[in-house]
Amino acid sequence: MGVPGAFDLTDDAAVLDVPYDQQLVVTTDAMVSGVHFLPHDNPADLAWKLLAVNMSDLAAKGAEPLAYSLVTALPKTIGDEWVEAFAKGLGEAQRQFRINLLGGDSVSTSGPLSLTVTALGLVPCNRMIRRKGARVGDALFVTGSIGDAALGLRLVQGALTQPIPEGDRAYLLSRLHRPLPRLDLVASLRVFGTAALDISDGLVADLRHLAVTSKVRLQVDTQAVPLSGAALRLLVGVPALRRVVLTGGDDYEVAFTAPADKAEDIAAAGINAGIKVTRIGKVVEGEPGLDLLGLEGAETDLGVGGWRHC
Ligand SMILES: Nc1ncnc2c1ncn2[C@@H]1O[C@H](COP(=O)(O)OP(=O)(O)OP(=O)(O)O)[C@@H](O)[C@H]1O
Ligand SMILES: Cc1ncc(C[n+]2csc(CCOP(=O)(O)O)c2C)c(N)n1
Ligand SMILES: [Mg+2]
Ligand SMILES: [Mg+2]
Ligand SMILES: [Mg+2]
Repeated sequence: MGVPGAFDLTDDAAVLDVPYDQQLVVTTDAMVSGVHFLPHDNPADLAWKLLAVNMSDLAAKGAEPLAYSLVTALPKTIGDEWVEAFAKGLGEAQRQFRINLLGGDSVSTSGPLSLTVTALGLVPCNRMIRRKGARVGDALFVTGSIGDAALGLRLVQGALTQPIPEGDRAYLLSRLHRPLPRLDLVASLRVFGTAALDISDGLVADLRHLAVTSKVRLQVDTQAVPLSGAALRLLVGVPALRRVVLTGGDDYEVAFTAPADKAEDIAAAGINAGIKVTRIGKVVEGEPGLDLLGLEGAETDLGVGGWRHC
């Protein structure tokens, strides 16, 4: 399960070789019971999501996964069965994302269960894609479909009362519990991307992060935002759920800018990687921020448009 320099997790620390022409990319994300997941969620799903959300940050930076460290803070009520299922899920996720464990720490806590991963990735020197770098004239793209996980969370919370086909339920729940980081697009992102980030806090909130960091204005056609069949079917019945889709978060898709004249190459790269890539806007002159086009009725007031950390 560990990388070679982790010495089967029997030493005080691990050592890592970094190829001379590459740089380490470092990212950390934590998940806390009651905040990022529900206490009775499946431990194998939690393990998957914990690694996936960190891989998503690496993917958005154009980095290939290298290794990760793990900190678990477990309440005393957690039994062996939970730990075994969690470890099994972690093994499955490691194989999927081709990443190995470097080490970490295990502590007990009198508070809620908390899981933290620090993931390391590699990029060729000076090629990490930043949130900064979008230029006027670039087009704005997003991978996959937006809003599925947020709808899945509403489903788990019992907030969706309309009848939903079983297949759509299963799909929305898998998007909530088993996000698929867009690692297969990293090579193309490094070629075409001028700025990028992954969408965790919500499309609107995260696009604003990119706009502000790049000091540009993003014109976003909200009607072009890609939706899954399951999301579309829900929105036909309850149009107000479009707000949830645009701001709910937990998407773990990548939003990126690239020169508009590369749109065809980007579409081809998406097809090659088996990842849908949709153009949803462009970078325009103006104050740093967003122009959200195509909002309907009450949606014109989306507030901060996403998840607040504290
Ligand atoms: N407690 C902290 N100490 C140091 N740096 C932090 C801390 N919290 C966040 N950061 C830094 O702030 C930046 C943004 O972090 P943030 O967690 O918002 O990004 P993210 O991982 O893309 O989003 P999300 O947490 O929603 O997945 C990163 O550079 C991160 O390292
Ligand atoms: C039980 C439960 N409640 C709410 C959510 C939604 N949620 C939690 S954190 C987050 C953004 C990223 O977090 P952070 O920025 O803290 O890393 C989102 C969208 C969930 N998944 N489970
Ligand atoms: Mg984070
Ligand atoms: Mg993150
Ligand atoms: Mg991120």
